[in-house]
This record gives sequence, C-alpha cells and structure tokens, in this order.
Amino acid sequence: MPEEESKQELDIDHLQDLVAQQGDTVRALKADESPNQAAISQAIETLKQLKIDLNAEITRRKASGDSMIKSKEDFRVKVANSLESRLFYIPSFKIYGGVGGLYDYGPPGCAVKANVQKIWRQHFVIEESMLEVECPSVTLGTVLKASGHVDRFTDLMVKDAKTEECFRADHLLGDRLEELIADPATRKDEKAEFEMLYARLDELKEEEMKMALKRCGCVSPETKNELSDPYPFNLMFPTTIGPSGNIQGFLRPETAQGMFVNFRELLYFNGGKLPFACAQIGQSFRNEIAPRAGLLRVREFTQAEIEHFCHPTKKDHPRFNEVAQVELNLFSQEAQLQAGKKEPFRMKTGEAVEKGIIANETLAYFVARTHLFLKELGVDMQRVRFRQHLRHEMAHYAQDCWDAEIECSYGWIECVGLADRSAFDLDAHSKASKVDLQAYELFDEPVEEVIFEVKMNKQILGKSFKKDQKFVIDALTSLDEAAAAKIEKDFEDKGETDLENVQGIDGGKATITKDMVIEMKKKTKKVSGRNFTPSVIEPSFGIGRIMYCLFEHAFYVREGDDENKAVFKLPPQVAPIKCTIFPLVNNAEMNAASHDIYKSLTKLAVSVKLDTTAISIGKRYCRTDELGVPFAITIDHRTIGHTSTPKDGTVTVRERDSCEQVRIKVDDVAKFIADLSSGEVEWSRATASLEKVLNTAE
Ligand SMILES: Nc1ncnc2c1ncn2[C@@H]1O[C@H](COP(=O)(O)OP(=O)(O)OP(=O)(O)O)[C@@H](O)[C@H]1O
Repeated sequence: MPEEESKQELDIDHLQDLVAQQGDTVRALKADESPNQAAISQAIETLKQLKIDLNAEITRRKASGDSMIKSKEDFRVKVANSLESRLFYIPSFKIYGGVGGLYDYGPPGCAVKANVQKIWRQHFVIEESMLEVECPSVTLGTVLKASGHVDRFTDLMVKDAKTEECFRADHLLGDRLEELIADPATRKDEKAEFEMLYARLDELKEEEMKMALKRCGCVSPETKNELSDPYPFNLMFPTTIGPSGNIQGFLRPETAQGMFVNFRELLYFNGGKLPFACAQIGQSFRNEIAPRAGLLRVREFTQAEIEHFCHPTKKDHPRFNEVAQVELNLFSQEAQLQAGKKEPFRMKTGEAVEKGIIANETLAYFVARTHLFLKELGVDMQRVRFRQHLRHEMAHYAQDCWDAEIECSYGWIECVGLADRSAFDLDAHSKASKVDLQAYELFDEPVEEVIFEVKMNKQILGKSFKKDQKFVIDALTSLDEAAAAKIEKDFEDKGETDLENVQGIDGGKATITKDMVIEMKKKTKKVSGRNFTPSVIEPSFGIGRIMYCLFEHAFYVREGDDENKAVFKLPPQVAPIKCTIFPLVNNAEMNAASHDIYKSLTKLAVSVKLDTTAISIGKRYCRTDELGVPFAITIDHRTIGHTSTPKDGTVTVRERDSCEQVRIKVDDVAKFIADLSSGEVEWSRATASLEKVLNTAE
C-alpha cells in the first residue's frame, strides 16, 4: 500500500480509537454510584462530536475524486477489479452464475502461481533436500477416519429457520458480539461478558454456542428470521470409490495424510535415518459453509505442506545457526494475553528459542525459513507476524503452534500454519492400519536395561486374541519394571490384568489371564537401540492466500495518473510475464525485429509478451503495468534506421516502477532481461553504465 494511504488509514483508526475510548468514559460515568449528570452530558456531547468527525472523514474520503485510495473497501474493490479484469482469477462457471468458493486462475494467475510454487520448491524442497511426493486427492475413508477428520473436521452451522440459508455459527455470533461490544447502550458488566465470549469464539462447543446465540439475540442477518440450533457440519466432500459404491472416499481436506501413510516407505528410502522431511504440493478441498473474501476462503485450494519427522526429544536442527540471526515479528501467547495494548515484538530466532518462546529449534527453524520465503516473494514484511496459538486453539497433542499471518484489507490472515504435532499422526495411523510406523534409534553406547522374559502359553493366547496375538506378545515383551510388578500383583489378587495402550489393538486394551503367562523372569540385558514413534513438525502453506496478500501488497495506483492506471509491483521472479516487447510502429521491419528479440528471450526461458497493437506506447505500458510486467522493450527508429534517424541497433528498456528507460544493444538485450528477471541483478546496478533516455510516452 502506498505510504500516503496508510497515513490516512491511521487517522481514521485514531478517530475510531477516540470514539471507543469516549464510549468507555460515558459508560464509566453512568456506572458511577452517584452519577454526575453534567459530566455525563458533556461526555455524551464529546462522543457525538467525535462520531460526526469520524463519519465526515469517511464521507470526505469516499467523495473526493483524486487518485488516492480512500478506504479499505475501496482499495479492495480496486485490487479485485484489476485482478478480475486482467484474468488473474475469475469465479468458476461464471457463465452459469458461478458458485461460492470456487475460482479459476486465468493466464497471469496461473503464471504467478507457478512462480510462487517454483520459489517454494527451490526454497524448501531443493535447499532442504526434502523428499517430495504426490498423492491422490481422492482419499480412502479409513485414512481420514484414523486421522480424526471423519469425526471431528467440522464447523458449527446454523440455518435460517424459513429460507434454510446456512451460516457459520461462529461468524454470526462474532459479528453480533462486535455490534454489542461497540454499542454505547451495552452495560459495563455485559460488555465484559461479551468480550469474554468473543475471545472464546472458536472454542465454543455445540451447547455453549446454542446458549450464546440465544443470549446475544442472533437472527438471520438479512431476513431477521429465527435461526436453527447450531449443529456440526463436516467440511469434507464425500464420494465413493469404484462402481460398486462400497468404498467410502473423500476429497482430501489437506495434503498431509498422504505423507503420514507413506512414512514407512519414506524412512526406508532415506536409509532408515531421521530426521527427514517430506513435502507435497497439491489440491485440498473443504466444503466451507460460508466461503468469502475471494481467494482467502475457498472450497478448493492449493496447499504446500511439509512433514518433518524427527526424534521426539531431540528437536535441535543441524542448520539452526543459519537462521539464528533472522529477526522475526512474534506475537507470542504472552503478548496476546497481556493487559492493555497487545502487540507483537521483534526478536531474533535464536533468542526466541533460548527464552523458550518458540518450543524448539526445528519449529523455530521453519518459522524463520517461512519468514525468508515470504520476504523473497515480495510480501511487505512490515505486515507479517507470527502468532502463537493460544492453549485452547491447540490440539491436546500439539507441543507448540505458530501461524504466519499477513495483514491485508480483510485484516490479519493466517497464510501458513506451523505446528509441532508430536507423534499423534503416526500413532493414529499405526493403530488403525496395524502397521508399525516407528523408527529405530541406535544409542551412542549400549545401555543396560532391565527386561522381563515372559514365557507365554501361545495356545491360550492365540484362542483369545487370534490375529492380534502378535500385538499382545509385543506388549508383554517390552514391559518395564513397574508394569511387570503390577501384572504380578494383579495375577496374585484377581488372576488377570489389563494391559493398556497396546499398539495395534482396538481401544488399546487387552485383558491377560494368569494362565496365558507361564513364567516372568527379570533379567538385565545390554541394548544398543530402541524403536520409537517420531514427532512431526508441520509447516502448511496456503498458496492462494499468500498470493492474494501479495497482490494487495504489490498493488498501487500511480500518483498523478488516471484512476485506471493500476500497477502490480510484483518482483520479477513472481511476475507472470517478465517482459513486453513493443514495436513503436506496426510495420513489417519493426515487427520482424520484435520477433527476433522475442525468440532470443524465449530461448533463455524468459516469459515474454509481444504487443503489436497500434495503440499508443503510454497505453501499452499501462496495460502491462496492471499485469505486473516489470520490463518493456521498445523497438523504434534507432533500432532499424529511418530517413531522419541513423540505425544504431539499440532498443529502449523501461522499468515498471521507476518508469526509467535505458538504451541497450539488441544483441545484449535478451541476457540483460534474463538476468534482471531471475532477481539476481537489480535494475540500478544493471543499468549503471547504460544510456538513460527521456521518457516521453508517460
Ligand atoms: N478454505 C481455505 N481457502 C484457502 N486456503 C485455505 C483454506 N483453509 C485453509 N487454507 C490454507 O491452508 C493452510 C493450512 O491449513 P489449516 O488447516 O492449518 O487451516 P485452518 O487453520 O483450518 O484455516 P482457517 O482457520 O482459516 O479455516 C492455512 O494456513 C491456509 O493458508
């Protein structure tokens, strides 16, 4: 966003703060034990005046016709107009009226997406030697049952009692709570209650949500009809696999599960060594109840996910030194919970681990690498923060979670989730598939361990446990001293014992009777290693959300120009097309020269657009600026020679943001543009020794 605009936004923010503070003052005065009527009247007058000032400022900005962008909504509309009119993306099935939450990327959108993914692959898969996989989007139901998605991947939904329109219960309640909290008529004690509810919005269970909707008088937003009670709605798209319809499947809601279920093969591929990371880029599907905010909440989107498998108690990272000095904008749990103004703070990655703010080196390593990736894409890093999940936002098994949030006109948006998920996923799949998903650890030195040699009566055991016998034997042969003592005591007291957490057995419980065990002998043994279930650290990127935020950060309207002179200042590596070629005049000679340059650029794998339309150069620049094209080559009379202009075999090259133009030899131009497009060389350095020309077209 241009600097000037953020200054104006701040003024409005300031006025809004003043209105809120004055509202508090009025309420405090009213709540006084012996209210001072004169003071209350005066405070109300001040509040009224502040509201008038605020509204006047908003109206003034909306009404003024200059090229500045007046409000977040105006800005958003301008960005969306440019993106849609230039076919970055458009609603899918548009000629049939479209359907919420599904979008098509057009040519520049596809190109930007491919570039973002290419940078992601380079930054993570290649630089970190990750094992990349590609798994199907159609996923077996049993996989998603084991992962918990079939039972728990739900949002609470309510319906308009008459029209049956569906809403996300937390969205409706959140909107209503915002109204109630801002309303000067709300009593102080009620305000505190509503604020508390607002803070707990995403942790409310079905019954609590039902009460809260009632308490706040929530109704259907448009029709004002009553609402149904909230109920869980599973966000997965169900399907069946095969013609019989007997195999339940789902479109995957995340790419992660494919990597977990391949763990055993990947570990083998990696020579049995940990840690290693697996990566996947692919489509994910969520039947969002209320898709909104363009590309930010859609029903099909591209995820780029990493599963880093490591030892549960050794989460240091061999390359941590490389990122220890990277300064992050951290919004820790503590910063979010402190009284008064809640603000993120800047801290080096190394210090954040030392102070225990980020749980371990590996998670912090990925936070820092994510920071560097977003920076490389051209995201405005002043508007990026890493927000730590509050305890209630984290699953019970999660050790620590951080979201990379990017600020845009919709507020702070989670674009990347980074979580230490402990051994949950591998344990869950191991249990459900009855396949061992463990790794083996070789100790530095063999250690002496107390073991229990258990002689079993396999006939009796087999009768009771059939094919699960193996899991019971595994459990009985890996007893520790306390567990063995308990079994012996249980046998003495009641002739049987319950084994808990038996891997591979449904519910994990196995009842062992005394006759199944012939003898238990305590022994010491030297062991050189052990099996364990690895922990998983998962960075999960939403490519569409990152792209949208990047588009907003890159967008500006060139000052002093017409409203429609919109520019996307995308970095060359991300820009959909690197260079446009314009013949100054649409004639055979200039067109031929343009074609030659076009060929030399495409040979170097630089994406180019040849524009031979007869419209003015200024208008052509304007069109390519809105596509984010960073460079433009113009072939003119000096290139090919003219009666009044001697041929010198040069072309002009113009840079999008500075509008600066230089002349360069035709033979050198392809390499020059290729170097600039890779982002390796900056414009100012590349052009230091070149002839600058006056820009007359703009
Ligand atoms: N409906 C969606 N549309 C676009 N991107 C999405 C959507 N849901 C998730 N993502 C992206 O995938 C990433 C990882 O998914 P994750 O399951 O952590 O998201 P989430 O916490 O469910 O997101 P939210 O709370 O916003 O629904 C998110 O950080 C986001 O970038």
